[in-house]
Amino acid sequence: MARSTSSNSRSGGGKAPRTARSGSGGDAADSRADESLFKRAALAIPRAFGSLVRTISVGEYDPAYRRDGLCFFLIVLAIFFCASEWFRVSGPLGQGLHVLASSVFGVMSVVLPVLLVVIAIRLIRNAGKSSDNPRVIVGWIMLLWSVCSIIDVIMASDSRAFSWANLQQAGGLLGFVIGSPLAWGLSQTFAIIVFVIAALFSVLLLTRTHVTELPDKVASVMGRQRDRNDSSGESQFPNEMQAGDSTLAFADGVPLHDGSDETGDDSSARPSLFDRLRGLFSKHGKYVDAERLDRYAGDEAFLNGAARHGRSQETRLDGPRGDAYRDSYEELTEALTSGTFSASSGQSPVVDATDGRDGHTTAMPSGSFGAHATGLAALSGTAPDNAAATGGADPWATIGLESTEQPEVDRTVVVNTETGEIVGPASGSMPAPADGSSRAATAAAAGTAAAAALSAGTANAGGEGGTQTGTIAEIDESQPYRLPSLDLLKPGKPHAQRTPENDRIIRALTTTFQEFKVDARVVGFLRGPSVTQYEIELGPGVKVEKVTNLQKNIAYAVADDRVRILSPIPGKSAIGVEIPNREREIVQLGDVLRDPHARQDTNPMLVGLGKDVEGHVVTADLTKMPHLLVAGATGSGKSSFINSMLTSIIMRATPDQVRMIMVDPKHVELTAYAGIPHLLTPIITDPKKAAQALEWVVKEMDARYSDLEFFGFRHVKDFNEAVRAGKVHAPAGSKRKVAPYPYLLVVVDEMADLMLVAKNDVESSIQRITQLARAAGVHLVLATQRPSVDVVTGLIKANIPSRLAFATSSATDSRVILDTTGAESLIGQGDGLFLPMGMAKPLRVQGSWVNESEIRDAVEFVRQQRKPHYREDIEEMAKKEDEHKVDPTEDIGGDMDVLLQAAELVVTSQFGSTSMLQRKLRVGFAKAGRLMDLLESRGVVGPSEGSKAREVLVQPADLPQVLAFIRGDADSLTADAAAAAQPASGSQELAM
Ligand SMILES: Nc1ncnc2c1ncn2[C@@H]1O[C@H](COP(=O)(O)OP(=O)(O)OP(=O)(O)O)[C@@H](O)[C@H]1O
Repeated sequence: MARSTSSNSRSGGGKAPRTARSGSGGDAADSRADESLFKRAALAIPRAFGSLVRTISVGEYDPAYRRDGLCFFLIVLAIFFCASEWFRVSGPLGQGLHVLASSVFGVMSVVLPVLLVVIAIRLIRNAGKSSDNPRVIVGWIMLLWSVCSIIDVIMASDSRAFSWANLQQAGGLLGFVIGSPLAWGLSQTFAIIVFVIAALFSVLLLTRTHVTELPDKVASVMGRQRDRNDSSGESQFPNEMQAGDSTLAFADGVPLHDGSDETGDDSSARPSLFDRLRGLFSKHGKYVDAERLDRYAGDEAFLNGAARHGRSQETRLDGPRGDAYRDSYEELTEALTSGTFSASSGQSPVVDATDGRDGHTTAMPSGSFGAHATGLAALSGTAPDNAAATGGADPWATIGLESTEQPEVDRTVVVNTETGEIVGPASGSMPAPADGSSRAATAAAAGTAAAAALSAGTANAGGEGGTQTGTIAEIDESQPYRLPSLDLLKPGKPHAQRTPENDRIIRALTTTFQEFKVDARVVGFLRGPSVTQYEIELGPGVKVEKVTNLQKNIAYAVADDRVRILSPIPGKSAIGVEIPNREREIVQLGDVLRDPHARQDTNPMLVGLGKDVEGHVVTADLTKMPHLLVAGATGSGKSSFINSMLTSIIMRATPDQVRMIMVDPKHVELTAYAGIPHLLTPIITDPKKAAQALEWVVKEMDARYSDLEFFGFRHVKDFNEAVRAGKVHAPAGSKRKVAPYPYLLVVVDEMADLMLVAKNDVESSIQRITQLARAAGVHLVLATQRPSVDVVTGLIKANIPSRLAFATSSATDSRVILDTTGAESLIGQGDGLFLPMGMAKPLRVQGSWVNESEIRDAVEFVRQQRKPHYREDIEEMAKKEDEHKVDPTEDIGGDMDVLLQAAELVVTSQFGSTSMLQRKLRVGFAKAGRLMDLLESRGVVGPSEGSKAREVLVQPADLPQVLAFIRGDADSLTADAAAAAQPASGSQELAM
């Protein structure tokens, strides 16, 4: 059994070092026994002192502590010498130190405090093997020595005699050692030349400059000086792009760089004193113009974009295989055969087992299984923490998420609507609002900005779900932006570790194995929110296929056809049988986002995905996806996932951190998000405009790339971090201003509609975006209900590496999304298979759920703080495209009639053959080929497949619409799409 094996090996592993240490200790003792009495007596005191120091020292071998201690010591020494050399204190210690310092360094003793502080700072900032400390220290010593020697040559060598008083007034002993002898033996002048050369060499050493590099360095210093003097500033930066040429102008929140936004405050261009000081002390944090960052986005390797947190909530049924177990197993078998087994009889082998919080197996039932309880608890140990790194903290997250310690009590916050103040929890002076409005009140109250907005307006909390229905008079955007409180999201019901249903299934599985004479047994189970995974262990020499072949019999025995078998369970020598729970649990988004790991991770693009079969919280980092394809049949949970994703972002990211473009061809799925400040455009419902918006995204991405290239960064995250740290400034003389770029998330709720309207454009935009967008901070999430090859084309699949499949109607659809089967046996309603880039096998997750009133509360909270600032250039670009649009029938020319006939033939016969057109229309091969190409360009048939007939992409029922589309009278190819494109009655017009 995997766990017992690992725990055994753990204990084994635990012993090894101890043995090794005792061994070494023993060796030491032996070698001491060999020492002579005299040697032992001589070393007794140092050894005693050493062991005393070791017992009281913190971090005995920790080099960091040693380094810090040394730095501290050097700084204290610097203070001593500062007192003795600069202030000439009259105390005996001060006098003594002065005599010592001036005897060694002469007049140069005045620089001693500075030198000590410089060395201390250097040690703090640069540690480790590659710190270069030896080079720098040698350089300083050589420089000091040379200067002392020069002073000695000039001031003391004349007397030709040794005198302490003279030395103290000249270069000290350090200068005298070589200075005077060289002056006496050579001459003062030549001695000075030698020491000047030595000093220059030490400067080269300090600046890490090779002699051969000297000319270049001098030239570059002179060039910089010339640049500074050159006031014209023109043509210095040939790469620089001005406002209007699309660079930088695209990112919202980034002011135009034509100087129109110049406030005269160029503080961003120059580092503050504080920054410089911070740079001085931070490790590797030397202040540099533009380039150097402490961490780069690419520093951290990651395996995939998903992370699982928490411990598995496994219920173990028995101990490792062995005789004791055998007895119990046989007892169970006996009980089962004799019919005496009963789950409620107290003889159940199913243990009331796991303490869900720590993953320990706790109790065993009475009877023979009880004998294993203690040992088993010890063996099973603590479930391993499978959490994977999701990447480091994002420097963007200047706005703190809620503290982890924040108690999750009293969700009702009361606002004084007159003053706009938060009165406090329900116990305050204001009465608690009625139940239905409490969350809305929470939404309104969690930030002063929103509270102020509320008080100024006539916002009313009320109605179902407590949605704000009042008008907000003025939004004060100068107030700091506050993220919504996670308390807005409801907690879910407590998780049931084990139910009678689990017992029933274990009995059914055991009986099935017995009936088919397979030596296999259920050793434990993990009850997830929607599915339970039963862990099956095989007896020695039993083939895995013996169990997998029983899939249908198992389904029969448990009376559920949605059985999924995993062989093996990843990471375990066991087979997993996943069976849906009859009583499903809803995974609330609030619970996922409140998980301590999710709270600590400040990445604004983190999404609370749900929980896996083992009960781990699963989060996904959209920046690491870096693009995601979501597919599943209708009702499978796609829209719910998109809601959870968008709500996660609203709850965790400010509009400065994440901006979104939402495409909702169905008109109803994303309306709840209309008007949030994270939007770059109003929600797009027209598929054609969506295609144009994608083109805008391509331009935006190209513009970001130009900037990254210009400023020398590889990832927008690094660029942003550098901008925020004041390390990136526009070139001198330029009127540009740099500002961080927000992540850009494009969400398309139904891809099929876009592909119907402008397949080629959409495909080429997606291809371009997905190939480059990651470094530019642009991420796509594309959802579709129709995972067929004409929607999820090979091109799109090749460029979108991460997939999330909800239940599909067929194994073929599952293959289209995941390249493997499995999604067809999912149970719908948020049950999904998540395959992030880099993961070999999909992870089964129950998607998190957020209901409409929670979404509205969160949306209302952010809408009260900031207005959306839509990018007008997206609309302008769309308009321009419309103006330049060519006549859709232009390429048809005089062939309209024959093309309509060809379309009719192909659609009614559902046979896309060129030779059929040749025969039936009596046209030549070239013309028939041209007609087929025209049909392909209009999306009637698929691409050529060699000698095979082409796939027909529309149904005969849509023929009138197809003909109208070819004539240019209709906007879409199918009647469904046309109907969908009509705004739902009474719904808000959201198209751009
Ligand atoms: N994560 C979930 N937890 C619980 N129930 C869910 C979850 N996801 C979906 N459901 C249930 O399934 C229903 C359908 O989900 P959803 O609307 O997201 O499906 P869909 O795939 O978007 O369907 P369509 O393509 O028709 O819009 C929801 O109304 C809800 O009742």
